[in-house]
This record gives sequence, structure tokens and C-alpha cells, in this order.
Amino acid sequence: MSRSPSLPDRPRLDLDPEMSEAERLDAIRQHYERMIRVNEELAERLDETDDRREELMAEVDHLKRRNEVLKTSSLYIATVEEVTDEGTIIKQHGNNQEVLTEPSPRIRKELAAGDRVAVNDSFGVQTVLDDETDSRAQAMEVEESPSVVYDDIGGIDDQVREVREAVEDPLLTPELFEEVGVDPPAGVLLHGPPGTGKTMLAKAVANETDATFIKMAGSELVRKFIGEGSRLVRDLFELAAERQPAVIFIDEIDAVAAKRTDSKTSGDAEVQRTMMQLLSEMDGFDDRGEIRIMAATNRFDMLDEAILRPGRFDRLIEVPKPDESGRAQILRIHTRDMNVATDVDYVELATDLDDYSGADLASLATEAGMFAIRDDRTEVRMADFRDAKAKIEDTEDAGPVMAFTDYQY
Ligand SMILES: Nc1ncnc2c1ncn2[C@@H]1O[C@H](COP(=O)(O)OP(=O)(O)OP(=O)(O)O)[C@@H](O)[C@H]1O
Repeated sequence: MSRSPSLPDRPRLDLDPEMSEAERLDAIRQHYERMIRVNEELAERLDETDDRREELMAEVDHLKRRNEVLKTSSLYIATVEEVTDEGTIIKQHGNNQEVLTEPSPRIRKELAAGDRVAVNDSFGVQTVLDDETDSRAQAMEVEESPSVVYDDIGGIDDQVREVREAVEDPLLTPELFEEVGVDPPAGVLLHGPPGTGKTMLAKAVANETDATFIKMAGSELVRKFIGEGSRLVRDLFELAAERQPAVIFIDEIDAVAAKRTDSKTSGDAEVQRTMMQLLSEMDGFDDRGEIRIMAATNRFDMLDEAILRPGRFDRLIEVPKPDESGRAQILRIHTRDMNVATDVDYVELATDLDDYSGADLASLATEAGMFAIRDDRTEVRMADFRDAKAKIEDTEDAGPVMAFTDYQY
């Protein structure tokens, strides 16, 4: 806004006692004329100020409306990586996309690397998040469209088919269920050892149905967000309703839905409240629209039966470690982009990898690649896989990396 020029000086009337009558009269006339001019100038200024006032009022109105729109529309969460002369580099949560953006000078003043911010569709920084909003955003991982596809998942074809039936079909062809007269499963619970592809399954089904993938980790909910659990669960369902079609994925659900104990410690009471909120969200979710709910656990034995009742997690799918042919298939998937020598025999490798999960096999492939690099080769050979296996098992002493969890199946 430009500053208004200073006001005209007030004219002065100087009458000298030595002046003749005629000179005095002339001086008074001139003074009178100057007064008229100043008066006209002031009136003009007043008009201009009125116009400017109206302009400003219109601008305030416009900003108020814009503010309302911003407050009601969804924003994405990003972290500031660097504030540079060229602009501010931010990384969007979920898809990890890095973007160079130019925040308004007012917001720019507040920004520092590491801050969490809310950005709009065109990556304009709208606000710097305070701690409370921040913790909610951190508790949920949102991916507009995850990149995992069914072909990336090996060794659990039956489970893929079951998940497609229970989650994908109701989203893509709801009318079929109506015509046949059956309700699709309310929630799908994937259970099995760690690293077997449960999260991948949920992401792939969200991708296939063009749904937003919203993940909440049960363990973090009780560890990091003490006292906020039930509110975060409510937020989770609200967010899914805003972003539908959506797949809600609650990982490590056992952390919030373990069997009730008699202990009355406040931690337990808080976990109970979180679980009750989850149950009530699921129960009040009759008209699910385009939202599907999935959860995963590797402690199925610990779950409170209340969450397995009809209308809640009523479709159970066990996701086991892969068998021999599954292991070969997973190795093939994880070496797709690697330069693999012709002597590599996945079937033979797979015979000797009992108890390896999908995640273990992914690490094995990476480790084999590292052996080739250490040896200055660009091609990965059978011997590299054997060396990788020996290294992994040596490091862990008693078997593959993921076989050490306290999981009892
Ligand atoms: N069946 C599979 N096919 C291909 N890759 C797999 C499979 N299972 C696991 N992986 C690999 O292991 C990684 C971890 O898998 P994922 O997160 O889906 O396991 P999870 O069952 O959800 O484990 P957790 O219970 O520990 O959360 C994947 O990113 C992938 O690289």
C-alpha cells in the first residue's frame, strides 16, 4: 500500500502594520484564494481516501471469503526441507514428492527447515502447523494413490484373491452385492508373521480401486499420542469420509485392541477408550459408502474378541510366510530391476530359505547386489546370493533377520 502524500500547508495571512489599506485588502484577497485552493485540495483528498477505503473493504471481504474456503477445504501435509533464495523446498508426506514453492513473504518469515506445513493443491504453503495439528498429521499416513500393484506381491495368491473379493469388489461393483442381497464384509483383518506383505496387500487394493490409502499405526497411537487416541480414531474416519473412495488401514491393531486385562492403570484405560472409539466408529458405519476398513496384526492371539464380531472385523485372512515356490516368486520380483547373471537359479535358492518372510527375501536380494558391487561387478551371480544368505544368517546368528520377533504362530 502506498503512503498518502502529506497534507497541504495551512496558508498564513501576514499583515504588516506599515501596509496601505489597498495593500491589506489585496493580501486578504490572496489569502482567501489560497484558502479556497487548499480547501479544494483537501476535498479531493477526502474523496480519494473514501475510494481507497471502499477498495480496502472489498479486499477484506475477498480475503475473508478466501480464508473460509481455505479453512473448509482439505490441505496436504508437508515438511520444509530447506528455505533458499530460490524458494522453499518442501516434501509432501505420503508420496515423498519434493517441490520448490514460493510462500508469501508473511509465511516465509515464519518458516524454518523441519517445520510441518499445510499446503494446497498447487503446493502453496497455507499455514505452519502447530503441535496439535502436527501430531494428528503424524499419526496418519495418507497416500493419494500408492504405487504397489498385485504383481509386486509374491507367494500369497490365495490371499490376494480373498482381499480382492472382500475389499475391491464392494468398492468397484457395489450393485452386485445389492442384487445378490449380501452385505460385503465390514472389515478385513490380515494376520500373520511380520514382513509377509500385509501392508502391501492393503496398498495394492487401494491402488487398484483408485482409493486414497490412509494408514494409522496402532502402536504409535498408544505410544506417541497418549491421551489423543480416541480423537485420532475419530479423525481417521472423518478423513476417510472426506477423501472417499478410501481404504483405511490400521496396522498393529493389537496395540489398541488387545484382550481386556483387570489392571486399572491409566495407560490401559486410555487404550480401552481408543478401542471403544474404534468399535463405535465401525458400528456407526452402516452406510459405508466408498470406504473399506482393513487392519493387520501379527499377534492374533492377543486380540479382544469384541473387534471380531459381525459388522466389525468379520473377514479374517491369514497371511503366512511363503512356501518354496512362493519364495522363488518373491525373489524374482525383488530382482526384476537387477542385472542378474544367467547362473542364478531362484528355485534352487528357494529350497534353502526355509522360514524367510517376503521382507527377508527382499533384504537378501539387496544384500546380494551389495556383494556384486563390493566385487566391482555390475552383474549379480548365484554366489552373491549364497554369500548374502551366509552374511544375514551370521549377523543374526540364529536365522533370518525377521525370524526374531516374539511372534508365536
Ligand atoms: N509377499 C511378498 N511379496 C513381495 N515382497 C514382499 C512380500 N512380503 C513382504 N515383502 C517385502 O517386504 C516389505 C515389507 O512388507 P509389508 O510391510 O507388506 O509386510 P507386513 O506383513 O505388513 O509386515 P509388518 O507386520 O511388519 O507390518 C515389502 O515392502 C516388500 O519389499
